[in-house]
Amino acid sequence: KGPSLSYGFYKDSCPQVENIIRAALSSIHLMDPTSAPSLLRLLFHDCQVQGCDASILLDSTNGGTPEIISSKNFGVRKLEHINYIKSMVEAACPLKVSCADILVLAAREAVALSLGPRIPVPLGRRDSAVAPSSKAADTLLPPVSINVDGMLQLFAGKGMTVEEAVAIMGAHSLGVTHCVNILDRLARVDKNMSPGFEVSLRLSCPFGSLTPNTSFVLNDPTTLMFDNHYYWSTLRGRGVLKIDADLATDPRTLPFVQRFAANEGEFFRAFSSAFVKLSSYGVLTGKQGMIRRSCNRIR
Ligand code: HEM
Ligand SMILES: [Ca+2]
Repeated sequence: KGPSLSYGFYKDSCPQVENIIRAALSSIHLMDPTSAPSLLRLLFHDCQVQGCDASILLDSTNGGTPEIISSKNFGVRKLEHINYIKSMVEAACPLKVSCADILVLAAREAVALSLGPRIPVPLGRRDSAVAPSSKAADTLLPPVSINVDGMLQLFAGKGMTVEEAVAIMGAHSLGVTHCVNILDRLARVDKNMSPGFEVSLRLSCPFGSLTPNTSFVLNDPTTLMFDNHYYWSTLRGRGVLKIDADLATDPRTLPFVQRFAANEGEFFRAFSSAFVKLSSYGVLTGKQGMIRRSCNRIR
């Protein structure tokens, strides 16, 4: 096992790295605010497979079927932003900063630019020198049908408390869900779903729709702002995914949903510590792995 992550890891080797990434992300965010949700989801999906090692960025030039091809990665976008930021970082500090750290810093800026908390994150991750297969992603990424038990287990495996698990799901305060991921829910009657919300979901995602992969619904009413609306929505029977809705019916998670809905500061605090745990999961450090020159290639 390598050394642990540290704050100020690039203090000597690339002191300007956080500023470079912040500046790059602010201009990307101005042109395309939907890049924020996608970068946050990209980080989660990277960390879920082989740890936070930028494995998700590896493309087909590395042989085999790349992780990103997995159907569980449906909707994951904006990988090109990481390659672009990497090229700026390489120009300033060649071969010093890992793609895995860039991914974490980009997700952190994405949350901050969406008016969420700006989370200090420990650095020093290394990039994987092996490409996982899309099969690994198929098994390791959570299914849309996951229940509260499964969700709590998943995040307990990363050292999170129940409070932190409920807080990290608040990432669904940002972004969209494509109809393909909720057609199953609409096929049954859910007595906990608000009738008005059900009507709006059915209008956006009609049964027998020919475009379930391109039509989508907003994850919460303020989809470009990182805020506690997600928890209000969930409490009012307006959770989009089954897991979002279930947080308000399970007695273990409901108290935290109520607390975060009532107090955004509490949500931001718990989300910040959960984010550090999420992004420190299964990392390579020290002499493990490598620093990739291009994020999409091992060589
Ligand atoms: C049990 C855990 C989770 C499940 C089952 C889940 C599932 C999903 C699904 C199905 C979508 C919609 C994708 C689409 O249709 O395009 C989605 C979107 C999203 N997820 Fe999750 N998710 C989980 C946890 C997380 C976590 C921990 C994060 C980040 C920390 C996250 C961040 C996001 C974001 C930001 C979006 C919006 C993406 C966009 O607009 O491009 N999710 N999630
Ligand atoms: Ca990974």
